[in-house]
Amino acid sequence: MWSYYAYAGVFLLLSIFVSNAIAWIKQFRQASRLQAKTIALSGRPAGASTIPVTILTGFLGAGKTTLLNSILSSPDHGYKIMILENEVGAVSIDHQLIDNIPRDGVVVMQNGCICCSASSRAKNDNELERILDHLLTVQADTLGFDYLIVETTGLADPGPIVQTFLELRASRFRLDGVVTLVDTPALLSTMHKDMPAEMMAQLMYADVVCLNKIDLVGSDMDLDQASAFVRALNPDARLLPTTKATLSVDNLLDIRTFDAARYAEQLAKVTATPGNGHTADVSTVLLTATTDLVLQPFGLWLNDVVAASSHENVFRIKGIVSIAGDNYKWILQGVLDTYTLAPSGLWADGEPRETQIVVIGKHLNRFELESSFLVLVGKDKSV
Ligand SMILES: Nc1nc2c(ncn2[C@@H]2O[C@H](COP(=O)(O)OP(=O)(O)OP(=O)(O)O)[C@@H](O)[C@H]2O)c(=O)[nH]1
Repeated sequence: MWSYYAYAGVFLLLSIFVSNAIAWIKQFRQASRLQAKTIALSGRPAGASTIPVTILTGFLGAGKTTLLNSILSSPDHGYKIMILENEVGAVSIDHQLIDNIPRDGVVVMQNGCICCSASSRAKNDNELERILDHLLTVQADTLGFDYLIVETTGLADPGPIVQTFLELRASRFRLDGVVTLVDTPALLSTMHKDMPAEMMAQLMYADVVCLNKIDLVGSDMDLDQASAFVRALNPDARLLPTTKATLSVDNLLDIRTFDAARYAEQLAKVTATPGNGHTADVSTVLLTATTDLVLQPFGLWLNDVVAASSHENVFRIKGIVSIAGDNYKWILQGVLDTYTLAPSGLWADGEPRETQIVVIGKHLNRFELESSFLVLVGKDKSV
């Protein structure tokens, strides 16, 4: 009898020991996993080596470059910012319009639309990913930048760009947020009809929507209508009304608003929105001249182009113009039927004085634009 109890006791002790041992092993494993995690995190502390990324988007002429200039001229933002620029068309004008930054702080992505490139992952042809790799391996160390702003074209769908950042493995980049610039008067005139699909996607993916050009908005009621429209598309975005994109950097950079789950929800909505994709029939005409232009006839030519734009649908004109007898570069900025031409910085010594004008629109009459420009610069052989 005694031996029966002894065996049962030993068995009980053994099973307590075994179950304790299993629990200890489990605890030990868990502890080492936790430790490994802690080591991995402390080996790469947030802030020191992760580079926050802001995607800056918005339709043609909404004010993206204006906002960039405002950020870069803000005295105490404290970041060394790298800018990745992408432009509609074969020529880059925007990077010449960005002030206050060393030239090697801007990378211009010219050979193709950033969002189309980013959506071509399956073809192993993601130009954006290649540039990001290059920035990290070559330029992060030599230039020491600690913030990246990706400025999309006005015709970009930001979705594939966001997706690229989400799918980067073991990257030092951290998507901070999507900031969308809005030309508020243009939004008011298109929101109930013909809103370009890209503008819609830019609003839907935004973490922050800057309702810009408030100086051109008629009344508070109009602003309320624009805000309500954006809210209906994107209830969680932060709305910031502004003029000339003069916003505090604290509202734009390192705001940690990007949320992958929310992005997935918005992606489903964008995909379900009819007409998703690039606005059809948008083209770009580049006009260049190496002879100086005479101010008055140039102004008359511009008036004609803008006057004809109602049926040709010119969205955007921008450029750098060399005016005869003047040492300043003249900057041409036109959005829909409003344009300005104003002197900016001086031409540098030895810099070729080349005029470059980009016209972006729907159903553009390329032949008429090019031939009237040739007449203006005195190159037309037929006159
Ligand atoms: N009246 C007014 N004009 C503005 C405002 N913000 C920007 N602009 C003007 O709008 C024009 C277009 O501004 P940009 O900053 O170049 O716009 P963008 O979004 O970079 O344009 P894209 O190069 O077409 O993508 C410029 O002439 C700006 O000076 C504003 O708040 N009010």
